[in-house]
Amino acid sequence: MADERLIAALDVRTLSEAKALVEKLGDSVGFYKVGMELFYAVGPQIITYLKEQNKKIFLDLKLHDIPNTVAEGLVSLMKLGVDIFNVHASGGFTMMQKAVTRVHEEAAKMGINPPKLIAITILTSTNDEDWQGLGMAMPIHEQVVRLAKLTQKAGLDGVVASAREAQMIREACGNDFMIVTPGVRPAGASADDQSRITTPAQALQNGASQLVIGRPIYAADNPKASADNILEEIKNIK
Ligand SMILES: O=C(O)c1cc(=O)[nH]c(=O)n1[C@@H]1O[C@H](COP(=O)(O)O)[C@@H](O)[C@H]1O
Repeated sequence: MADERLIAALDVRTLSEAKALVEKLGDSVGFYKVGMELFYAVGPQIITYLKEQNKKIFLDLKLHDIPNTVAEGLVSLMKLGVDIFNVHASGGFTMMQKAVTRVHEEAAKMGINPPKLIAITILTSTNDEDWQGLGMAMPIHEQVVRLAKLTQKAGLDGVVASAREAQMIREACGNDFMIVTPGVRPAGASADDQSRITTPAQALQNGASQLVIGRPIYAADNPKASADNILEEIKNIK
């Protein structure tokens, strides 16, 4: 079975490109992230396709709105049968609590296990300059830990954060909390627009539960070889 700690981002715009990538990656990747670029372009058919291929799915639409709109939006998405979906923690405690309550209520009605609901803390692309430009005085890592604690208090399953903050989140939120980390780059790979990056091995050693990796895999000359190298790097890390 594929190592489900690796979530490959399907950041392409057409169904045919997505299918070609999933075929190329074959048994190496069992968990995919579908984000705005692909879902806005092709809609639920990508979810149907991935389910037919027995792949797990993180639907990354980063909901951020008033509590009722987020909660009902998530309920609409539940019909797709994804494994993980997400909201922005900066939507606040009331929004997150309402979201998780509605998701659990609806799952009970549907007779299913609720999908994991996680919250974005501070985007991994945010650097100190962007952060200060928003008028934020506290260091990024302190705000990430604060949002992680708030997310846990609201009853969600975990957070999305940079692996640079994973150790502090683990200490604050314990072992039974998902820490999903994008902004992961194998040594020597281009950072692209990411700011707070680590290698795959460092991310897991810092306490990440799952790694989201896009361009280092899908933009590689040989995506499968790239995924296999990442899997080799992490295989002995518990
Ligand atoms: O929610 C996310 O998945 C996410 C949160 C975040 O803070 N940073 C971040 O990069 N992501 C997503 O993770 C993926 C990272 O892609 P690469 O930078 O190409 O590896 C993209 O699809 C982003 O939308």
